[in-house]
Amino acid sequence: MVITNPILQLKKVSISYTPGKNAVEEVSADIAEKKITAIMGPSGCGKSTLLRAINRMHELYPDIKTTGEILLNGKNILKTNPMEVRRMAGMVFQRPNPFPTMSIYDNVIAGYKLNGISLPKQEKDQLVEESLKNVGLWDEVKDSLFKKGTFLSGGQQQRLCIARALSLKPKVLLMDEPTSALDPIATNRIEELLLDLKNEFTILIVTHNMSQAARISDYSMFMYLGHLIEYDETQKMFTNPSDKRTEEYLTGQFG
Ligand SMILES: Nc1ncnc2c1ncn2[C@@H]1O[C@H](COP(=O)(O)OP(=O)(O)OP(=O)(O)O)[C@@H](O)[C@H]1O
Repeated sequence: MVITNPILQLKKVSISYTPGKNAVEEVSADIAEKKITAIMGPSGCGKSTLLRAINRMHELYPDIKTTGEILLNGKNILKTNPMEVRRMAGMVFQRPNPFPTMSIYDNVIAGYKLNGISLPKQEKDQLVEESLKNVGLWDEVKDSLFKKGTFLSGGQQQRLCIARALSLKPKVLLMDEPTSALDPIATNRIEELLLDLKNEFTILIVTHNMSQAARISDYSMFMYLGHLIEYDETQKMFTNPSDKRTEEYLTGQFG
């Protein structure tokens, strides 16, 4: 499969937590712009490890080694200022994690504060409104912007966290099982939101939920024991996988 004009390129990316033992082994893949790409695979196969490398979260731990190249818009992010990388590659985690001491308003623009960027009030107001509208939360919270983010429901909190990532206008949105802590209704809303967001953003999502990957992703990766076993259009992978291990995983024979 050839991805034309990829926004993100992984080139022989290996990541180790302990010397001599790679949790991710020479993964190469081109990621399509303004599409949803799902990363699947059994527990411990390296999905989260790979995702975290893309916004240089491993940097925070000196023992973790990343080799190879990760190009975002052609620029190697492993050689770019980590703060800049984190602006370009926003991250959303499994459990909604709004900053507990901050209001909804401050949560949305928290990335600017953390990056030491101060904005005029009017610009902040606009950004908060636009980001909350982007995630379909504006009407629900516009009268309680100065209440704590943690007062919202789980699904609303997760949409707030997505708004926080989007406010920095990232090139890529990295999502690590963003619906696994949510009920089916909240999950459904997030899935609809992601389909909407891909008009503007590129989304890379780790999911354990195969039917979710089938429902929302354009492309899918299957990882096993740190290796990228198969990467293809989602429809092709789900109907006619090339590798026996992918087929066994998709048919519930392991994982
Ligand atoms: N902080 C860490 N220190 C040492 N080893 C780690 C650390 N985090 C993950 N690993 C190891 O790296 C490998 C890949 O783990 P990773 O969490 O990336 O897998 P995963 O596919 O995302 O799993 P899951 O689906 O369970 O979240 C595993 O063998 C795991 O034990």
